[in-house]
Amino acid sequence: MPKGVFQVPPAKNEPVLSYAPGTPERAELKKQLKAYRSVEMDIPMIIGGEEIRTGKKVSIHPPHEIKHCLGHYHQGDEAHVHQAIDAALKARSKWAEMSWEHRASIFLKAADLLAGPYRQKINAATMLGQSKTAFQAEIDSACEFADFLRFNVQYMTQIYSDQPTSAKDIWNRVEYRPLEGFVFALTPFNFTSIAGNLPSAPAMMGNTVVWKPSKTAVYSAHIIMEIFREAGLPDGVINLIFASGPVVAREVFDHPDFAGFHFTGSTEVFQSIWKTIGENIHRYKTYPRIVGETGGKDFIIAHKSCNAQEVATAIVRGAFEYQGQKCSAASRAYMPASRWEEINNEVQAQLAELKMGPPEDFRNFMNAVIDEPSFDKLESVIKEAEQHPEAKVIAGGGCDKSVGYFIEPTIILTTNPHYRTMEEELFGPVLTIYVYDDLKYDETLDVLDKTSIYGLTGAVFAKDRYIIEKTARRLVNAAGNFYINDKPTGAVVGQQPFGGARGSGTNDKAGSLLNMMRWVSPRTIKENFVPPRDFNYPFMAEE
Ligand SMILES: NC(=O)c1ccc[n+]([C@@H]2O[C@H](COP(=O)([O-])OP(=O)(O)OC[C@H]3O[C@@H](n4cnc5c(N)ncnc54)[C@H](O)[C@@H]3O)[C@@H](O)[C@H]2O)c1
Ligand SMILES: N[C@@H](CCC=O)C(=O)O
Repeated sequence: MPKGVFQVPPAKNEPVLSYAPGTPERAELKKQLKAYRSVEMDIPMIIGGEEIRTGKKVSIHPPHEIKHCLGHYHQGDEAHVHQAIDAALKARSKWAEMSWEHRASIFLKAADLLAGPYRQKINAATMLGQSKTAFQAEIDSACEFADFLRFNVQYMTQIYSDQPTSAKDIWNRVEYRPLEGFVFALTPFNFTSIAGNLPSAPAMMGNTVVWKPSKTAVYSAHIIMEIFREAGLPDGVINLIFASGPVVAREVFDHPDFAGFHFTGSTEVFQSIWKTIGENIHRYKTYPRIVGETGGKDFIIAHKSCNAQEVATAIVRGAFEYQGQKCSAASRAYMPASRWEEINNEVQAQLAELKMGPPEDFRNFMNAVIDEPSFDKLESVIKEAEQHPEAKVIAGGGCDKSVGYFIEPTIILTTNPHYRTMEEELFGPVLTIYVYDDLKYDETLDVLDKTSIYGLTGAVFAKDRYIIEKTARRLVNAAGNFYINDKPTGAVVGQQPFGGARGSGTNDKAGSLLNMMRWVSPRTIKENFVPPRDFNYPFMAEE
């Protein structure tokens, strides 16, 4: 077979399209939204390349228009989980032996399909199924997903190129083998790019995967799988199943060939799964890799030297874009007393202009939250704050689920920096603000650092460079992604590798070389060109 030391095309970030009135992308997206609304999609599981229809149909509704039906998916059970594990194990050796450049080609092609002919399909599916605006869908499902695929190919080649040195007469080599078994990818509802990245990153490194998406993101998961298949991904490499989380978990974590877990979702689910894996550790043939990016209680702290308008804009975008359902969303903020009135006036002015409604109306900045349990939880937290002596709702507070799960962008002002909503992740458009005495900046940093179990994202707004330096140093473990004079959301693959520590996860940084390293098990090979033929060493010789 002809060989070469191939170089992959250098990865570049996919340009974000504007969708401004009159642009071709806007017209194309509107057409696709109409097309998806006019049919009911029938969505099968994909196991070993086969479409599996169980007849147990679960209907899919846009969170912003619950009466409309987008289609249904076929629910599986334990038997389908086994079938998916078997299919992954069957496909494993052929896929692991395929030359890396062919694996790379498949995923580079998937990125080009995504950025080209599938762009408006994946965006429209994300807008309708997960209630995202056109812009939020574009930066996630089209651009970030294509970036994950292209940059990961580059990281794969960097990993393979990392080779040891060799002494005289010796050649040392390291092979980066896929894990010995199958990988399980369990993905969240909120980012289509994450749903696509979690199964594809281990697959790119030669692993085969069982993938269970969130039940509230099946509509876009189906398109992701269509793209992988269109790109030429062989049968059985990624197996898409729809069954309840606990059912899938029971079967997967009991299996002796379970070799890796790629998770993004809540801290609670991750911690319970980690325990299960620990309890079952004696069952596995190899120590499983566990990678999990989880919750956050992300902060903005403004210093008295800040620019009020910049802080206000970061608050509105950072807390309320995608209804606050980003793990990175600003959900607690610390404002200096001397600047609070000015910042608050600017926030209120921006909120007065902000529109909420269905994503098909492009004037809307916000859409609906994902489902009824999320809506009910957020509503009860807001109601509690309205009654609580330490809290005051100073913006929004309205909740209405008659048409869709709409929650107004809500701000709670608290006198207690440890008030419930300063500590708990709510995952919705609710921001809590604590106003501190300007003279107590240092104490406020301490409180901020010790308030929540998380360590995902955070931002400081200040002009004073001594303050910026001190804040970055004092909050060194409070965030895995730290922003200076910018909102704490919107990390870009290849530019701001993303992930947090403490309760926020294993911090393996999605879309980075660190993450890709977790999906290989290196084998070191030493070859001796001149092997010794005598057991004696020179020091043993007679003087
Ligand atoms: N740190 C990050 O990079 C990052 C990114 C996106 C989302 N998140 C976090 O994800 C959460 C929101 O997403 P979500 O609501 O989809 O999370 P989730 O934890 O409810 O669900 C994640 C996945 O786990 C499955 N699941 C739920 N309960 C399970 C159980 N008991 N056993 C097995 N599987 C189970 C779900 O079906 C879904 O596929 C937030 O906490 C957010 O902060 C983190
Ligand atoms: N990477 C995204 C958040 C992903 C979590 O939901 C951001 O930086 O905003």
